[in-house]
Amino acid sequence: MKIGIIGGSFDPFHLGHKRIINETISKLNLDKMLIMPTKHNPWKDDCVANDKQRIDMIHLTMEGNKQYEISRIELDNPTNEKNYTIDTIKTLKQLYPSDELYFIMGMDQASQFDKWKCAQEISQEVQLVAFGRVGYQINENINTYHFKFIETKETDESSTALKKGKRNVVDKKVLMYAFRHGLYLENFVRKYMSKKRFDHTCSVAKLARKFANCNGVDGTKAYIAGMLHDIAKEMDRDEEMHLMKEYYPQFVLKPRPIYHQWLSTYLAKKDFYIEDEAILQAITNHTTASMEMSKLDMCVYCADKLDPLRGYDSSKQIALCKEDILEGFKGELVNFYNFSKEKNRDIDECFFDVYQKYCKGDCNE
Ligand SMILES: Nc1ncnc2c1ncn2[C@@H]1O[C@H](COP(=O)(O)OP(=O)(O)O)[C@@H](O)[C@H]1O
Repeated sequence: MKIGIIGGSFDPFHLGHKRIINETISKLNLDKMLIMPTKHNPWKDDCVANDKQRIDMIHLTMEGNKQYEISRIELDNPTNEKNYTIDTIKTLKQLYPSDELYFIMGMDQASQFDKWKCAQEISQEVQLVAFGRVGYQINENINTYHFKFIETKETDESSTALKKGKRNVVDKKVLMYAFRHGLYLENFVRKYMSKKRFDHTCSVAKLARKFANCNGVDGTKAYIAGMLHDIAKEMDRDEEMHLMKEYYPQFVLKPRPIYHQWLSTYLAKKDFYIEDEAILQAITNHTTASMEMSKLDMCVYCADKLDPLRGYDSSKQIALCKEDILEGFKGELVNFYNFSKEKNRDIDECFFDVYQKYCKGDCNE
């Protein structure tokens, strides 16, 4: 059998990977392609997605292709030492003693291949295959290590491009999966707001996750709601009014500064494919709160109010929220009430019902 192997961090697996895999299979007439997520790439920072998530994203992209298999050789390597390709190749040679092995990589790696551990030995054990990659020149390694160079239309999909907020480098199913698992959100949310608000957003998301984890609530959901809670806050005013009239006409008469709790929910669904009702509700309830606050809603509400980047000492309230989010939430309602009275600020009427229910009424759920 002719077997291809492609290793990578696949964080995430993108359309460039899919293209070079499909081209190799057809041009070299391969029977099978092993896609091998690496455990730890000595040249790269840590992965954002975990092993299962990276594999799920490979399957989502490669759906319909029957010739690929995931190889867990590197992931399951029990040592905590760095993985070197030569060791993996030796394992593969034992697993496939009488097959032809083709080891595939992009020119970014092939042009540095002389620095790999046991480069010469690798090139004798397997047939190396290289693909051109935008921004990387072909060099003498191609001849020295007997690479098969596959002529192709070079495209510049990369994991880095995705992390810079470019959406179309991955399959849409991967993007949906990633956002719904809270992956790479920072890279995209950044584009919706100023630097100051972005820093606040990240800080809220992490604090909300902490509150959630301490209170037996899903931390990933809290993180996602935190990351998306303010995405509509800097929306153009005309667009904001247009969307309010179209989707939330019942709230158009509410004060303008609270529109974003509904419009961020709208964008979370439209731009980030969030469908989880609990997450959407936490975004909707983050500014004014509501009569039906879940614990998740409370985590996001309190994290937003207590974000240390707001510049006052909120450490006591933060400690209370970690211990008991309901008590922390009640405390925040009281603080908001006292603060607004003190500053003679208008309080939206809906607040009083919430205040009454949670702070004056008998509310111990
Ligand atoms: N657009 C592309 N063109 C050619 N080769 C690519 C492309 N994207 C990735 N590769 C190759 O796929 C392998 C795995 O890449 P990986 O490290 O997971 O992704 P990336 O390099 O995009 O961060 C590497 O050998 C890399 O050179």
